[in-house]
Amino acid sequence: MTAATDPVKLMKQEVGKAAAALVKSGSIVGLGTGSTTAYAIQFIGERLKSGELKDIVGVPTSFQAEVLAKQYGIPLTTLDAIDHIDIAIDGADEVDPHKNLIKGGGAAHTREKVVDYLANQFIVVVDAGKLVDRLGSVFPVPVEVIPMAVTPVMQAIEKLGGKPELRMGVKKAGPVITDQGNMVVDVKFDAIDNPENLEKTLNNIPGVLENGIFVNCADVVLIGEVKDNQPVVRKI
Ligand SMILES: O=C(CO)[C@H](O)[C@H](O)COP(=O)(O)O
Repeated sequence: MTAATDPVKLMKQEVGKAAAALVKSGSIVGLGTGSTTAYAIQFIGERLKSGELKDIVGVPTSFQAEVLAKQYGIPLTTLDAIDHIDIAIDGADEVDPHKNLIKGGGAAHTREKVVDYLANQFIVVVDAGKLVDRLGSVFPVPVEVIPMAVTPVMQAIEKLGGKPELRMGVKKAGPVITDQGNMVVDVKFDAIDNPENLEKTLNNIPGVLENGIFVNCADVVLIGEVKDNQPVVRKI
């Protein structure tokens, strides 16, 4: 990856670097998905290459994370071969003041949820544009659905008051297919008053594999901001 010049990319780069600096030698590291985490993976790789960091293994949350980890020389493992994850670094599409999240903009939220919840420390990396007062204000809730159940799941979601939309591919005809071979329904709700309840309610619909609401999971949120034309990182 080349050095970023536009402000949002600069914020993502800075926050990715700050997260990568938290990884200690000997750690098992959950590697998230998305453009912000991509910078963290790059900087972890650079720290490994320089010898500053030693003996780490990564657990990728997606095909994208796996490819990037290989590109930057990070050895990989699977959940079958380990009994814990020390630290996970992952992005988010929305972050509320309680550090609850909406994830799944990259259709990877199912694997991300497995890895991020398993981690002893889960670090979220976002630019300031991801902060909201209430989840669902801007971003719809991504719901991964097995293909044969898409229609009944969308009908059930409408009964809950949500507006479901099947996510379509870009530069690919037809729907987005997840790394697990499923589809994603993006659901806009007028207001999400109780994210914990909505997370459970959505997952209770037969045919739903997982949704992108993450409650009580994030330990630290690193926020990239621009102050006096300089990218800075704030922590909550
Ligand atoms: O949840 C995700 C992928 O499923 C991403 O972490 C989320 O969409 C944020 O991505 P980006 O850092 O590119 O804004």
